Amino acid sequence: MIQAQKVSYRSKEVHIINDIDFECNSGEFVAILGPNGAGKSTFLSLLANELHQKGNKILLKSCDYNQWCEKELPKHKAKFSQHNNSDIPLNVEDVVMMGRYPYFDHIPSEEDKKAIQYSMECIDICPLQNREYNHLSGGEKQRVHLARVLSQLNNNVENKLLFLDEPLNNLDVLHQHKILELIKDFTIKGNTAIVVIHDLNLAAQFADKILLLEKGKKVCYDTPQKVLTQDTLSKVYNFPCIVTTNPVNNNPLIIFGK
Ligand SMILES: Nc1ncnc2c1ncn2[C@@H]1O[C@H](COP(=O)(O)OP(=O)(O)OP(=O)(O)O)[C@@H](O)[C@H]1O
Repeated sequence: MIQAQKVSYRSKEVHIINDIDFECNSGEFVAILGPNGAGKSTFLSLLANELHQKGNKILLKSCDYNQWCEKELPKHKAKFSQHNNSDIPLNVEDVVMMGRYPYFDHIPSEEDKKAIQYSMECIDICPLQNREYNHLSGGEKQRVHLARVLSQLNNNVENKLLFLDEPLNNLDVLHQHKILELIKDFTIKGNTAIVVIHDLNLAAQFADKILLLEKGKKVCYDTPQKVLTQDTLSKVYNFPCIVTTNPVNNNPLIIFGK
């Protein structure tokens, strides 16, 4: 699905990402973890082709990004960013409709209208659809943008790729789980999701694989059971923890504290 070799990123002589090899397959839910400043968002933006550095080799579905047709690419991959513009003088449904821009020139079709309706139902924002976006709470705005990226990928293309940078910010527990279940469902259908997340226990519960970064370098990339160990986590996060087994789902359960 995506293959990246020796990906690096430097800004004004500061090495932010150093020689990271990465690949993932269709149907996988990959979580990117690491402390603040580890390079998670930068690496995700590089993978999603939003940031570029000469020499990086990143293939999406075996093709270099510059081999992709510009109009076709947004139907195969979408990205949710943590820094969305919070001042958009539009109604909620108009913001969600932005996800359909790759599909129409002037007037949305019935299919576009159905696609946004379906995304708004999935994300639980139908009651907000005629509200002014600027008047929403932080968590509500976040969910509007999630509905927007979901509507972008509502098509018949197989093996789609969704990049999400901290999609759970500002969300309550119910919506955190709903969003993660939606993403899981998306991957079970053969698509791929690469998600930057801070909650290690949610990553343990939902991710198939975890990429752990520290200071712009890959620490490990493997299953949650192999990555989320007491030794690795207390070193990388520089804070003591214990890792036990979650009695509900048998996933690793991480408890930080002295
Ligand atoms: N354009 C830039 N110029 C200079 N430094 C940058 C630039 N972009 C990012 N950085 C630095 O690179 C490092 C990695 O940033 P990045 O946002 O990728 O980290 P992160 O792991 O996503 O962090 P967080 O968990 O805090 O969101 C940080 O120290 C950041 O200050």
